[in-house]
Amino acid sequence: MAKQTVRDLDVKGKRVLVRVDFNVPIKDGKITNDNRIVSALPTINYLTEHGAKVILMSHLGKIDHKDPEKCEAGKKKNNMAPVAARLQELVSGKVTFVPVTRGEELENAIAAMNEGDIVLMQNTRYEKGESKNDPDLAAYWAGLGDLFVSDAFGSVHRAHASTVGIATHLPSACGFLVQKEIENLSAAIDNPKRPLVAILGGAKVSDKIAVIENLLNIADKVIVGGGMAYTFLKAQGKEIGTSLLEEDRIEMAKEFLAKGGDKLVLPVDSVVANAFENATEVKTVSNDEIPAGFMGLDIGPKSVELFKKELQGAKTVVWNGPMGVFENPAYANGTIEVCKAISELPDAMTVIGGGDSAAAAIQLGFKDKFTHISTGGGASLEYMEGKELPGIAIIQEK
Ligand SMILES: Nc1ncnc2c1ncn2[C@@H]1O[C@H](COP(=O)(O)OP(=O)(O)O)[C@@H](O)[C@H]1O
Ligand SMILES: O=C(OP(=O)(O)O)[C@H](O)COP(=O)(O)O
Repeated sequence: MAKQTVRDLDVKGKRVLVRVDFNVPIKDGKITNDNRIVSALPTINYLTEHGAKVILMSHLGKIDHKDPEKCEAGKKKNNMAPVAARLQELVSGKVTFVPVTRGEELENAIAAMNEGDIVLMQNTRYEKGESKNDPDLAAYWAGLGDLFVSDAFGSVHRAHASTVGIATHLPSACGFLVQKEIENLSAAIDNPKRPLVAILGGAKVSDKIAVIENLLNIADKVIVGGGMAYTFLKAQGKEIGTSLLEEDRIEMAKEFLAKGGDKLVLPVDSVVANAFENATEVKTVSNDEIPAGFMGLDIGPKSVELFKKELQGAKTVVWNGPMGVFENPAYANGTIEVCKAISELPDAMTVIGGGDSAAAAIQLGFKDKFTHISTGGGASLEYMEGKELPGIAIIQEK
């Protein structure tokens, strides 16, 4: 990579703003998977060991700023405090959590920092201007530091104030995680060993569906499961009950079905339930017979067998997005079986991308069975699509 890295910066005594991706799964105030925090440690430790004052910034979840009630609820749910507590357990220096994103409390905390100290500020999405890359916000944040480091690989596909705007004001470099991700992903995707099989799932349909167009060009098979599959099933004219659907992506799905032909593989059955949580009825049905009022929450056993068959002989596998709502054991089977099948492939380069997919693989005990577990879902897909990643593009060249 021709971009500057942290090693190219003279960080001693400097206030270094580091954009990390600490968007980790949290349930009942507890972090259920800290992979993204652990993955940022090489950069954080390097900086503290070299005498930097490290100011960490990250988003957590999504916050709706259009509706005041939803905004307040989002802030409450996505408070960064548990992340700061976990970080403190993982580093030797002092971590100060500042529960705001601007103002005197933040500025004083930074002014009081010694070399090797760490400040983690509140969720960047508490600011309405973050996701819009508001120039005033970016300039304000940049004023809090001397240098900027981009190490939030999971968010480098977002052109936000904390990932891109801020970098326009300061000398900048990529962190070790971003470097490692690019090295590993390019090893998998540039001149891949064939057959190359891509498996997509998860819930961020509108975000990720477009990548299928490019995957149909570069992969030998594209398997679609998880929440993403139902937009395709709807595009085929099937009834999908109350399953996840992105209405405005149906036309795109139709195009991909026509373009993909046999290359595009869809699930044939689903585990369906009459509610997302606390369902009173759960059953396995063919995807031709999803009853009204039921939603597909996992791929069914026939789909598992089909996907396993399609995976046989694969030499490169790229997997992004769980096959079902794996957080609930009732809907975890598809994800477990697919994860297992990929991990058992002989001599295959296997890459998982995405916060939830990585969490699933780690939770299921498959951490060491993959060639690379990427901390970025959308980001790794966009990289593999050949798209420019704004959070890396903005970083200074060497
Ligand atoms: N059929 C489905 N219906 C609703 N949500 C689903 C379904 N299948 C998977 N999911 C959800 O998708 C989420 C992960 O999606 P996504 O964010 O796209 O993946 P990643 O974080 O790996 O990139 C998980 O929380 C999972 O519960
Ligand atoms: O979890 C993330 O992306 P991913 O689900 O694609 O892996 C990143 O933290 C980006 O979050 P966002 O999709 O809310 O911008």
